[in-house]
Amino acid sequence: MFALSARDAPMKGRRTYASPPCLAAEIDPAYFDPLARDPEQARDVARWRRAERARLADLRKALGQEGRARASRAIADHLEQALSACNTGHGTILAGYWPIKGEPDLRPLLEKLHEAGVTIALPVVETRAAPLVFRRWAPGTKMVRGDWNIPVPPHDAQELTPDVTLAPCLGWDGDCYRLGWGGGYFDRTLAALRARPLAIGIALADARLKTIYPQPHDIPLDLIVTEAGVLARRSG
Ligand SMILES: Nc1nc2c(c(=O)[nH]1)N(C=O)[C@@H](CNc1ccc(C(=O)N[C@@H](CCC(=O)O)C(=O)O)cc1)CN2
Ligand SMILES: Nc1ncnc2c1ncn2[C@@H]1O[C@H](COP(=O)(O)OP(=O)(O)OP(=O)(O)O)[C@@H](O)[C@H]1O
Repeated sequence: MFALSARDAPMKGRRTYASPPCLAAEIDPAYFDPLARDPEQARDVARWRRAERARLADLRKALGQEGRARASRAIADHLEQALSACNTGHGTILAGYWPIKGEPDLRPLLEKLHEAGVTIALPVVETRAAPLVFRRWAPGTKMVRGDWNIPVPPHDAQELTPDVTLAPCLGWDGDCYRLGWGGGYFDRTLAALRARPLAIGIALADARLKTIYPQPHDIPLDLIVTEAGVLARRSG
């Protein structure tokens, strides 16, 4: 007997199958479409994600400024090592992010990487519900207010295609799936880029979930970096 926790909520009351119900098409050919989503389950997952986002945002707030600063420094150290193991250096285009709502602040590392010759970009929501645009940033760039009041480089800053992109996570799971703020922007962006960048999630270790209940649009990241270390996605 399993106790259903809040984290299991989307699957509550649903029957699961030991194997896919693949004979359904033989009963009614119109019935089985492997690309179709179960709208009821998608709604349940969306509701669960909203609740988890609120819980995880509170968890981050509860850390306090000093706790978050300590975590940010540890994340920056692990990230720096991971980047150097991936041969990221002079000439690489790396998309960071401008921290909002208690996200780990990696701006000191972005400055250091810039000094080392890495080209830094930041994400910009230029069109709602569309892929992100990345624009060049350097220390001293005069920022403007973008969508959701997120500071972004000005409109005339050079548009870049990143080799590496950092993605701040509210939550994450052991398969390197990310839970963000709910706009779907990173998934859309990774889906749209012809050459996929190395995608690195930035998260607190405590924000790990058993699963984010990945949906067809969710794209797993390559690495997750937390204050406790680095998780690489198993390939295959
Ligand atoms: N610092 C930082 N910059 C970032 C991101 C991020 O996660 N962190 N993004 C990472 O993607 C992009 C912005 N992401 C956004 C995500 C959601 C909404 C938004 O309007 N959210 C709605 C709910 C949307 C919904 O539920 O459908 C809201 O909260 O009202 C806006 C921007 C680009 N820049
Ligand atoms: N490739 C895509 N094409 C169309 N819609 C998408 C795509 N990816 C995500 N979406 C839409 O975005 C919605 C929110 O996605 P999700 O819950 O994964 O957000 P998130 O990854 O937490 O947000 P964000 O990346 O902005 O922080 C989904 O319900 C889906 O409708």
